[in-house]
Amino acid sequence: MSEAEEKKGLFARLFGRGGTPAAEAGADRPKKRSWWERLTGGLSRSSQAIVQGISDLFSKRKLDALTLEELEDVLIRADLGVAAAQRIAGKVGAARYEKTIGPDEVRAILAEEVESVLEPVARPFEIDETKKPFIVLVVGVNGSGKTTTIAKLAAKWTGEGKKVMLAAGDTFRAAAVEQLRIWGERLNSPVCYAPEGADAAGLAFDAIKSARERGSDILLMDTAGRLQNRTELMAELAKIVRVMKKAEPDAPHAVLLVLDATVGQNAIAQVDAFERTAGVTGLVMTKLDGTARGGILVAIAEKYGLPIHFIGVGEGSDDLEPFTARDFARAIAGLDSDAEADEQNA
Ligand SMILES: Nc1nc2c(ncn2[C@@H]2O[C@H](COP(=O)(O)OP(=O)(O)OP(=O)(O)O)[C@@H](O)[C@H]2O)c(=O)[nH]1
Repeated sequence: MSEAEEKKGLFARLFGRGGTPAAEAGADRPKKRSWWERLTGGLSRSSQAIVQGISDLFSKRKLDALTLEELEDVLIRADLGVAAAQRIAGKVGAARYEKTIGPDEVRAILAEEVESVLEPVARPFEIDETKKPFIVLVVGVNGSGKTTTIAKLAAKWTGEGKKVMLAAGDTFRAAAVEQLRIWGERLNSPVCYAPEGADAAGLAFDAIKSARERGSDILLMDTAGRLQNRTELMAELAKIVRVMKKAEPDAPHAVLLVLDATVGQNAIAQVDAFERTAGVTGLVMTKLDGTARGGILVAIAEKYGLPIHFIGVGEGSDDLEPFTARDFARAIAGLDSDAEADEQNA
């Protein structure tokens, strides 16, 4: 596939057939699914693994130590982390030891516990309007979904009437710069870029100046993907942050770490390294639709307490949504949404 075709495909996935948010809203498109439908659809691989595991364990047997151990295994396999898995199994045990307990009751306990871990970290992304431009640095390993997330956020914020500027800080990859330039064109947002191989820190400095001169509300800065164990690349990221501060002392105002949910426990090492180097202020978890290990969000929330702002459950422009603990907890436990549950109880 040529690069042009590849790009066309990416736009079609992100913005619908016509390649723009407006085209996506066109009359010939099928009816849009609600966020709950997209969330449960996206999380279906994770929830099916958990729901099936729980159904297999709790259909007939009396609750004993072995069943609880097996429950822990199901939850650990879904990447919830050992601590959360043990606590949830403990709660199930406390509720019904040596009695029978149905899968629905176990799933309700699971949802409650997951919600209580996620609630403190599910925080909306706040743009401080006194900072103009509000500078957002986007970091992460290769292919985690940084550029796609930037495009989705830029589409969302320009749609809200904000003036967004993009900075193509992935100066290693000409295709990444091109990708962002095209998105800028489609969204009518200026894009700051430099020739391939240029110093990314220098570009960051220029982008801040330029965004200020243009009166942009938000500057969204892409960076090259870097593996967290590549010391020289992490040093380059630290330099980008240092140089940004020369242009604007309290920049970056937000540092979003984009994590690919499909990597499971490796995401923990990524949070560690990027936190140390760039002072991550919040997380975006992408590709929850491509994994049965969506529980990793729980493990990360428990270990770091960092805000989770958005989750991605698909490649479409509206497949990135603010993160809400209750919806996520109910979806991953295979329960109905609150609205559906209310309807059934009415
Ligand atoms: N299924 C799915 N795919 C996603 C999601 N977010 C991003 N992707 C896909 O992941 C791939 C990589 O995304 P990019 O945005 O190019 O990733 P990147 O982090 O900018 O990559 P580098 O510049 O190489 O570091 C693309 O094919 C995206 O369409 C998501 O939430 N779900």
